[in-house]
Amino acid sequence: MITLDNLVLSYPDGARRLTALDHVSLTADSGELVGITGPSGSGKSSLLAVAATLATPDSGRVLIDGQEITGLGRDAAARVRREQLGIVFQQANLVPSLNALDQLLAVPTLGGGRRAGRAAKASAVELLEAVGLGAQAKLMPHQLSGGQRQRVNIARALVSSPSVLLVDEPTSALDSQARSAVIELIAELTASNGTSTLLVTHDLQHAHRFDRLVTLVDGAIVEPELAAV
Ligand SMILES: Nc1ncnc2c1ncn2[C@@H]1O[C@H](COP(=O)(O)OP(=O)(O)OP(=O)(O)O)[C@@H](O)[C@H]1O
Repeated sequence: MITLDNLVLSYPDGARRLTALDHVSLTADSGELVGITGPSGSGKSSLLAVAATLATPDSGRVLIDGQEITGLGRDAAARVRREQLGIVFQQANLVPSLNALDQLLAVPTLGGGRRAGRAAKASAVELLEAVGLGAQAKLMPHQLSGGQRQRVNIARALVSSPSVLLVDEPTSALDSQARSAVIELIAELTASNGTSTLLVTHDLQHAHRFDRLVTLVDGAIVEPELAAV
Protein backbone atom coordinates (compact mmCIF):
# COMPACT_ATOMS: atom_id res chain seq x y z
CA MET A 1 0.00 0.00 0.00
CA ILE A 2 1.21 3.51 -0.75
CA THR A 3 -0.09 6.52 1.13
CA LEU A 4 0.53 10.14 0.16
CA ASP A 5 -0.31 12.20 3.20
CA ASN A 6 -0.96 15.92 2.79
CA LEU A 7 1.89 16.52 0.35
CA VAL A 8 2.98 20.05 -0.46
CA LEU A 9 5.70 20.66 -3.05
CA SER A 10 6.78 24.04 -4.38
CA TYR A 11 9.43 25.22 -6.80
CA PRO A 12 11.22 28.58 -6.80
CA ASP A 13 9.54 30.94 -9.27
CA GLY A 14 11.34 34.27 -9.37
CA ALA A 15 10.86 35.95 -6.03
CA ARG A 16 7.92 33.69 -5.19
CA ARG A 17 7.28 29.96 -5.13
CA LEU A 18 5.09 27.97 -7.44
CA THR A 19 2.96 25.36 -5.69
CA ALA A 20 3.12 22.14 -7.71
CA LEU A 21 1.37 19.97 -5.09
CA ASP A 22 -1.17 21.56 -2.79
CA HIS A 23 -2.02 19.30 0.18
CA VAL A 24 -2.42 16.11 -1.82
CA SER A 25 -3.57 12.98 0.02
CA LEU A 26 -4.08 9.70 -1.77
CA THR A 27 -3.87 5.99 -1.03
CA ALA A 28 -3.52 3.00 -3.32
CA ASP A 29 -4.22 -0.30 -1.61
CA SER A 30 -2.61 -3.56 -2.49
CA GLY A 31 -3.99 -4.70 -5.86
CA GLU A 32 -5.47 -1.29 -6.60
CA LEU A 33 -4.85 0.66 -9.82
CA VAL A 34 -5.33 4.39 -9.30
CA GLY A 35 -5.34 6.60 -12.38
CA ILE A 36 -4.13 10.18 -12.01
CA THR A 37 -5.12 12.67 -14.64
CA GLY A 38 -5.32 16.42 -15.07
CA PRO A 39 -4.27 19.17 -17.43
CA SER A 40 -0.69 19.89 -18.38
CA GLY A 41 1.15 21.49 -15.46
CA SER A 42 -1.34 20.26 -12.85
CA GLY A 43 1.32 18.40 -10.85
CA LYS A 44 1.04 14.80 -12.07
CA SER A 45 4.76 14.29 -12.68
CA SER A 46 5.58 16.11 -9.44
CA LEU A 47 3.33 13.71 -7.56
CA LEU A 48 5.08 10.68 -9.05
CA ALA A 49 8.51 12.23 -8.39
CA VAL A 50 7.70 12.63 -4.69
CA ALA A 51 6.21 9.13 -4.49
CA ALA A 52 9.39 7.80 -6.15
CA THR A 53 11.66 9.59 -3.59
CA LEU A 54 13.08 11.63 -6.49
CA ALA A 55 11.77 14.92 -5.06
CA THR A 56 11.48 15.99 -1.42
CA PRO A 57 8.18 17.62 -0.46
CA ASP A 58 8.06 20.86 1.53
CA SER A 59 5.74 19.04 3.92
CA GLY A 60 3.67 15.88 4.10
CA ARG A 61 4.69 12.23 4.04
CA VAL A 62 4.83 9.23 1.75
CA LEU A 63 4.40 5.82 3.35
CA ILE A 64 4.87 2.39 1.83
CA ASP A 65 3.13 -0.36 3.76
CA GLY A 66 2.97 2.02 6.72
CA GLN A 67 6.67 2.97 6.67
CA GLU A 68 7.63 6.55 5.93
CA ILE A 69 9.98 6.98 2.95
CA THR A 70 10.10 10.78 2.86
CA GLY A 71 13.22 12.48 4.19
CA LEU A 72 15.49 9.45 3.80
CA GLY A 73 19.16 9.91 2.97
CA ARG A 74 20.40 9.24 -0.56
CA ASP A 75 21.43 5.64 0.00
CA ALA A 76 18.31 4.69 1.93
CA ALA A 77 16.11 6.31 -0.74
CA ALA A 78 18.00 4.43 -3.47
CA ARG A 79 17.40 1.18 -1.57
CA VAL A 80 13.66 1.94 -1.34
CA ARG A 81 13.57 2.57 -5.10
CA ARG A 82 15.45 -0.65 -5.80
CA GLU A 83 13.55 -2.92 -3.45
CA GLN A 84 10.07 -1.50 -3.00
CA LEU A 85 9.25 0.58 -6.06
CA GLY A 86 8.78 -0.33 -9.69
CA ILE A 87 9.04 2.73 -11.90
CA VAL A 88 7.85 2.89 -15.52
CA PHE A 89 8.40 6.08 -17.45
CA GLN A 90 7.06 7.24 -20.79
CA GLN A 91 9.95 5.95 -22.86
CA ALA A 92 11.08 2.37 -22.40
CA ASN A 93 14.80 3.36 -22.28
CA LEU A 94 16.06 -0.14 -22.88
CA VAL A 95 19.78 -0.79 -23.21
CA PRO A 96 20.30 -1.04 -27.01
CA SER A 97 22.92 -3.82 -26.76
CA LEU A 98 20.92 -6.20 -24.55
CA ASN A 99 18.23 -8.63 -25.62
CA ALA A 100 14.86 -8.66 -23.84
CA LEU A 101 15.87 -11.30 -21.31
CA ASP A 102 19.17 -9.59 -20.49
CA GLN A 103 17.37 -6.28 -19.89
CA LEU A 104 15.77 -7.99 -16.90
CA LEU A 105 18.91 -9.85 -15.81
CA ALA A 106 20.84 -6.58 -15.77
CA VAL A 107 18.69 -5.32 -12.89
CA PRO A 108 20.95 -5.47 -9.81
CA THR A 109 18.36 -7.10 -7.54
CA LEU A 110 18.31 -10.07 -9.86
CA GLY A 111 22.09 -10.29 -9.41
CA GLY A 112 22.50 -11.15 -13.00
CA GLY A 113 24.51 -10.13 -16.02
CA ARG A 114 26.39 -12.90 -17.77
CA ARG A 115 26.84 -14.81 -14.53
CA ALA A 116 23.12 -14.92 -13.82
CA GLY A 117 22.21 -18.10 -12.04
CA ARG A 118 19.49 -20.47 -13.11
CA ALA A 119 17.00 -19.14 -10.60
CA ALA A 120 17.48 -15.55 -11.81
CA LYS A 121 17.06 -16.63 -15.43
CA ALA A 122 13.96 -18.66 -14.63
CA SER A 123 12.35 -15.74 -12.87
CA ALA A 124 13.25 -13.34 -15.72
CA VAL A 125 11.76 -15.76 -18.25
CA GLU A 126 8.63 -16.05 -16.13
CA LEU A 127 8.26 -12.27 -16.04
CA LEU A 128 8.68 -12.01 -19.81
CA GLU A 129 6.00 -14.65 -20.18
CA ALA A 130 3.75 -12.70 -17.83
CA VAL A 131 3.98 -9.68 -20.13
CA GLY A 132 3.35 -11.83 -23.22
CA LEU A 133 6.92 -11.86 -24.52
CA GLY A 134 8.01 -15.40 -23.78
CA ALA A 135 8.86 -15.97 -27.45
CA GLN A 136 10.75 -12.67 -27.81
CA ALA A 137 13.33 -13.22 -25.05
CA LYS A 138 16.28 -13.23 -27.43
CA LEU A 139 15.22 -10.23 -29.51
CA MET A 140 17.10 -6.93 -29.33
CA PRO A 141 15.25 -3.66 -28.62
CA HIS A 142 15.36 -2.60 -32.29
CA GLN A 143 13.64 -5.87 -33.25
CA LEU A 144 10.71 -5.18 -30.91
CA SER A 145 7.70 -2.96 -31.57
CA GLY A 146 7.08 0.10 -29.39
CA GLY A 147 4.40 -1.80 -27.46
CA GLN A 148 6.72 -4.77 -26.94
CA ARG A 149 9.52 -2.48 -25.71
CA GLN A 150 7.14 -0.96 -23.18
CA ARG A 151 6.20 -4.50 -22.03
CA VAL A 152 9.89 -5.26 -21.44
CA ASN A 153 10.09 -1.99 -19.50
CA ILE A 154 7.14 -3.05 -17.34
CA ALA A 155 8.62 -6.53 -16.77
CA ARG A 156 11.92 -4.89 -15.79
CA ALA A 157 10.13 -2.71 -13.24
CA LEU A 158 8.65 -5.84 -11.67
CA VAL A 159 11.93 -7.72 -11.25
CA SER A 160 12.24 -6.84 -7.57
CA SER A 161 8.56 -7.77 -6.90
CA PRO A 162 7.86 -4.19 -5.80
CA SER A 163 4.87 -3.49 -3.60
CA VAL A 164 4.33 -0.19 -5.43
CA LEU A 165 4.32 0.47 -9.17
CA LEU A 166 4.61 4.08 -10.38
CA VAL A 167 3.79 4.60 -14.05
CA ASP A 168 4.09 7.88 -15.98
CA GLU A 169 2.29 8.17 -19.33
CA PRO A 170 3.24 4.63 -20.44
CA THR A 171 1.28 4.77 -23.67
CA SER A 172 2.07 8.17 -25.08
CA ALA A 173 4.50 6.76 -27.66
CA LEU A 174 2.17 3.94 -28.74
CA ASP A 175 -0.60 3.41 -31.28
CA SER A 176 -4.09 2.84 -29.98
CA GLN A 177 -4.04 -0.97 -30.13
CA ALA A 178 -0.74 -1.21 -28.26
CA ARG A 179 -2.07 1.39 -25.86
CA SER A 180 -5.03 -0.61 -24.70
CA ALA A 181 -2.89 -3.76 -24.44
CA VAL A 182 -0.39 -1.99 -22.17
CA ILE A 183 -3.12 -0.58 -19.89
CA GLU A 184 -4.77 -4.00 -19.79
CA LEU A 185 -1.44 -5.57 -18.85
CA ILE A 186 -0.82 -3.06 -16.05
CA ALA A 187 -4.33 -3.64 -14.69
CA GLU A 188 -3.85 -7.44 -14.76
CA LEU A 189 -0.41 -7.35 -13.16
CA THR A 190 -1.63 -4.96 -10.46
CA ALA A 191 -4.40 -7.35 -9.53
CA SER A 192 -2.41 -10.58 -9.83
CA ASN A 193 0.71 -9.31 -8.00
CA GLY A 194 -1.20 -7.28 -5.42
CA THR A 195 0.77 -4.18 -6.41
CA SER A 196 -0.36 -0.69 -5.43
CA THR A 197 -0.20 1.15 -8.73
CA LEU A 198 -0.31 4.88 -9.45
CA LEU A 199 -0.66 5.53 -13.18
CA VAL A 200 -0.43 9.03 -14.61
CA THR A 201 -2.17 9.47 -17.92
CA HIS A 202 -3.83 11.98 -20.22
CA ASP A 203 -5.53 9.15 -22.02
CA LEU A 204 -8.91 8.40 -20.45
CA GLN A 205 -10.01 5.95 -23.12
CA HIS A 206 -9.08 3.10 -20.79
CA ALA A 207 -10.18 4.72 -17.54
CA HIS A 208 -12.71 1.92 -17.00
CA ARG A 209 -9.73 -0.35 -16.20
CA PHE A 210 -8.79 1.87 -13.23
CA ASP A 211 -10.14 1.07 -9.78
CA ARG A 212 -10.20 4.79 -9.10
CA LEU A 213 -9.47 7.95 -11.01
CA VAL A 214 -8.32 11.20 -9.41
CA THR A 215 -7.98 14.52 -11.15
CA LEU A 216 -5.38 17.14 -10.30
CA VAL A 217 -5.93 20.81 -11.06
CA ASP A 218 -3.32 23.38 -10.00
CA GLY A 219 -1.67 20.82 -7.76
CA ALA A 220 -4.80 19.82 -5.85
CA ILE A 221 -7.08 16.81 -6.15
CA VAL A 222 -10.40 18.19 -7.31
CA GLU A 223 -12.69 15.30 -7.86
CA PRO A 224 -11.71 11.92 -6.60
CA GLU A 225 -14.34 9.71 -8.13
CA LEU A 226 -15.09 6.10 -8.74
CA ALA A 227 -14.29 5.31 -12.34
CA ALA A 228 -17.48 4.68 -14.26
CA VAL A 229 -17.52 1.01 -15.13
N1 LIG B 1 11.90 21.47 -11.81
C1 LIG B 1 10.94 22.42 -11.81
N2 LIG B 1 11.24 23.71 -11.52
C2 LIG B 1 10.28 24.67 -11.50
N3 LIG B 1 8.99 24.43 -11.78
C3 LIG B 1 8.63 23.18 -12.09
C4 LIG B 1 9.59 22.11 -12.13
N4 LIG B 1 8.94 20.96 -12.47
C5 LIG B 1 7.64 21.30 -12.65
N5 LIG B 1 7.46 22.62 -12.42
C6 LIG B 1 6.17 23.34 -12.46
O1 LIG B 1 5.30 22.70 -11.52
C7 LIG B 1 3.97 22.61 -12.04
C8 LIG B 1 3.55 21.15 -12.11
O2 LIG B 1 4.34 20.51 -13.09
P1 LIG B 1 4.24 18.93 -13.41
O3 LIG B 1 5.30 18.62 -14.42
O4 LIG B 1 4.24 18.17 -12.14
O5 LIG B 1 2.79 18.86 -14.08
P2 LIG B 1 2.18 17.71 -15.03
O6 LIG B 1 0.74 17.63 -14.65
O7 LIG B 1 2.98 16.48 -14.89
O8 LIG B 1 2.33 18.33 -16.46
P3 LIG B 1 2.46 17.55 -17.88
O9 LIG B 1 1.13 16.87 -18.10
O10 LIG B 1 2.66 18.68 -18.85
O11 LIG B 1 3.61 16.62 -17.77
C9 LIG B 1 3.99 23.29 -13.40
O12 LIG B 1 3.59 24.63 -13.22
C10 LIG B 1 5.46 23.23 -13.79
O13 LIG B 1 5.80 24.31 -14.63
